[in-house]
Amino acid sequence: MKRDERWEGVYSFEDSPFIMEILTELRDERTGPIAFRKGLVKLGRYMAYELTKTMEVEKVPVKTPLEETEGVLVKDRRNVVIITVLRAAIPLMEGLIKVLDHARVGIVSASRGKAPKFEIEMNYVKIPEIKPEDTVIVADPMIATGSTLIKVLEEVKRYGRAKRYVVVGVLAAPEGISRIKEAHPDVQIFVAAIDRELNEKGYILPGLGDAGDRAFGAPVKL
Ligand SMILES: O=P(O)(O)OC[C@H]1O[C@H](OP(=O)(O)OP(=O)(O)O)[C@H](O)[C@@H]1O
Ligand SMILES: O=c1cc[nH]c(=O)[nH]1
Ligand SMILES: [Mg+2]
Repeated sequence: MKRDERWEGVYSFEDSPFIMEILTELRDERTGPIAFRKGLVKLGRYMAYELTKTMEVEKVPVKTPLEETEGVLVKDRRNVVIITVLRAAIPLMEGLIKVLDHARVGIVSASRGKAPKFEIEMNYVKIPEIKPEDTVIVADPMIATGSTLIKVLEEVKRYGRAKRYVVVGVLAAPEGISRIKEAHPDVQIFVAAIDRELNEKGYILPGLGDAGDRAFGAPVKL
């Protein structure tokens, strides 16, 4: 895990060869939907494991069949809310929840409109109560302009004040990170990698294309 010096509380996993290998497969245009979804599940699992290293732990007594000794309990793992941003975060959440298995889960639909406005349509919101001891993890693989996450975080904050807000994604553009940190300075961002820039259509370069379409197929507009 590597802190990015351009912002406060922004981390990438560019120093993790295994996470980079999974990301390389996701970027590859030849990777089909089965391997793409599996890759997102894997990233979710390993990124959640890395995230536990930043969580509060407690020393606990444990009795082995032979004697009593000291063990560890990751306290924060018991108080997690994962917000899944449809569509592309579904496989990422599946991986996250393998490690964060106590998590309560919120589902939010967010669809980004076309350039240059990138209006966000958010019409399905199911979020559990958020408590002061909670770590809220908003899962969305792609942080491009940041518009989706700014809106989702605004909505999430209406459901109660948490101990900590974290975004877990796969790729981010610097523009999107700056916009999110401006609107929500209290949010930490963890992504596999931070890419170069956005193109005129708002796609991350070099990126991996449209994460939702690659995982589930391009939707038909009737
Ligand atoms: O940072 P932004 O510029 O807001 O863009 C990022 C959003 O775009 C993608 O969703 P999309 O709207 O394509 O929906 P989908 O997951 O259903 O494909 C992605 O999963 C993010 O939610
Ligand atoms: O590059 C991008 C930008 C937004 N959404 C995606 O799925 N990919
Ligand atoms: Mg999409």
